Amino acid sequence: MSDVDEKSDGVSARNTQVTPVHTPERDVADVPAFDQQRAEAAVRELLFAIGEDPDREGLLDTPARVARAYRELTQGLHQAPEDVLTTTFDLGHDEMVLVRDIELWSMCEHHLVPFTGVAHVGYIPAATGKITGLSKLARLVDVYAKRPQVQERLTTQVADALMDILEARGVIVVIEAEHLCMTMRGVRKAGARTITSAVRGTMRSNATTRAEAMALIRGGTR
Ligand SMILES: Nc1nc2c(ncn2[C@@H]2O[C@H](COP(=O)(O)OP(=O)(O)OP(=O)(O)O)[C@@H](O)[C@H]2O)c(=O)[nH]1
Ligand SMILES: [Zn+2]
Repeated sequence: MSDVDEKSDGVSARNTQVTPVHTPERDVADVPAFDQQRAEAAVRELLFAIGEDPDREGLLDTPARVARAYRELTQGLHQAPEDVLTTTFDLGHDEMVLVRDIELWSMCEHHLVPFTGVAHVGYIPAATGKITGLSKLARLVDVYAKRPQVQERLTTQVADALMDILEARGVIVVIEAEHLCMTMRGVRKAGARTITSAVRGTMRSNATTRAEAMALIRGGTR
């Protein structure tokens, strides 16, 4: 498993095009504000394109509704990890902290349909014992999930943010998700789950620590 994140360092979206997993993050300040009017116009246009009549009664409010929904589903574009990893404590606790089964809803950037599953996020705090609130780990997942994404990038972004901001000694992030673009269309394979992992620092270099984390993720304590 130690090389899983290495293997996933490039995603081929088209034969001729490689989308790097580590797409440079834009500074939140450089991301344009959500344009409700533009989004509504685009949804109205899409309705025309599929042969619908956006002026029929049932669809009158749909462009505005869909635009609002997309605003919510992409709000992570306007958040930086520093915005959520705000509360840190120096508890002197320098052993592993792991939150398992964090519910995850994201949106595949290829088809703009959801992928959903769970994220398991663990870290070994800095020697100083700098830790964050448990809910902040779930919030961090959302920052990166609520935007057009691929699962591999989501996984590495969460891991890298924890390493950088908490100065963690080690991090493990495992995401298990079902992609609706594989379920409701295309290849139509319901139930196929994609598992990605990113391991950093001592979690990568120390096989025993990594094995302990994996046992906890698999539910070894229950
Ligand atoms: N690696 C990776 N691939 C993804 C993710 N989400 C969706 N995909 C894949 O992205 C690929 C896009 O392939 P294309 O051939 O360009 O698109 P398509 O014709 O709609 O492909 P099909 O889904 O096979 O019908 C598909 O194979 C999807 O399964 C993701 O998070 N990670
Ligand atoms: Zn997709």
